[in-house]
Amino acid sequence: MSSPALHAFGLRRRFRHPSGDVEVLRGLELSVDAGELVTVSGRSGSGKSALLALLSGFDEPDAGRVLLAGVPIDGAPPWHTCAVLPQALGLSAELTVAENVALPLRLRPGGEDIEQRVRGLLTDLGVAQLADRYPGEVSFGQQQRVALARAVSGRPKVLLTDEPTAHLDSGSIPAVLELLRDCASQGAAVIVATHDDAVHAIADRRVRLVDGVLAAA
Ligand SMILES: Nc1ncnc2c1ncn2[C@@H]1O[C@H](COP(=O)(O)OP(=O)(O)OP(=O)(O)O)[C@@H](O)[C@H]1O
Repeated sequence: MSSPALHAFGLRRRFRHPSGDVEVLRGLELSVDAGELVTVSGRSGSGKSALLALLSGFDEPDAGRVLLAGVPIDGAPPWHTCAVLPQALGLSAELTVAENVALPLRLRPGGEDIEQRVRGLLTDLGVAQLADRYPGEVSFGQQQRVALARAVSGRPKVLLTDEPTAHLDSGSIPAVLELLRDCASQGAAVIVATHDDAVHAIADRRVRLVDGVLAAA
């Protein structure tokens, strides 16, 4: 039997504060198969971003493990293995919009026409006219779509996105939903932390983060 694309178990994460420690994740378990789109809900401060930081290897758990295709992660994996759209976006200010989106493809060329892939993604997300601008020259909602295009450009096996529709007007949301679904259809395991019912509506499975563990939503 093949391993799930992502399997996390026993995840614990405690943050230290002068006013007292907060244990945000308390033995959390999550398995997501290739081709599956899972949404994670939970009230503000419940730990969704903290969870994605652990799954992406940007943060380390106090206990527990994260396996990608059965292999334990050791720090942040390469983008073609696991790509992240964090809430802070993390676009490179020195690169244009198009250069940002091309970055995962240039780091690991796969025989694909890079310009065509980048143009296609930016067009699908309605930001093709911004290709030659720098991130500081476009709105935050536009940056968010650029960061999503960058996360998916290298066709990662696991895609982690944090509130991908949070700064978008209703007209821009369908293209984002379609892109997330396309990624799953093409075989990625897609995990989306969101408060947006429109995103939950396209999920194969919905889970909710409550008291540091996941339950069916
Ligand atoms: N680096 C950190 N240091 C200390 N506390 C932290 C840190 N990161 C997160 N926390 C705390 O952990 C808890 C979970 O935060 P997190 O950002 O994961 O919540 P969230 O569910 O993503 O919230 P939202 O829906 O508002 O984005 C919060 O109480 C937060 O204050």
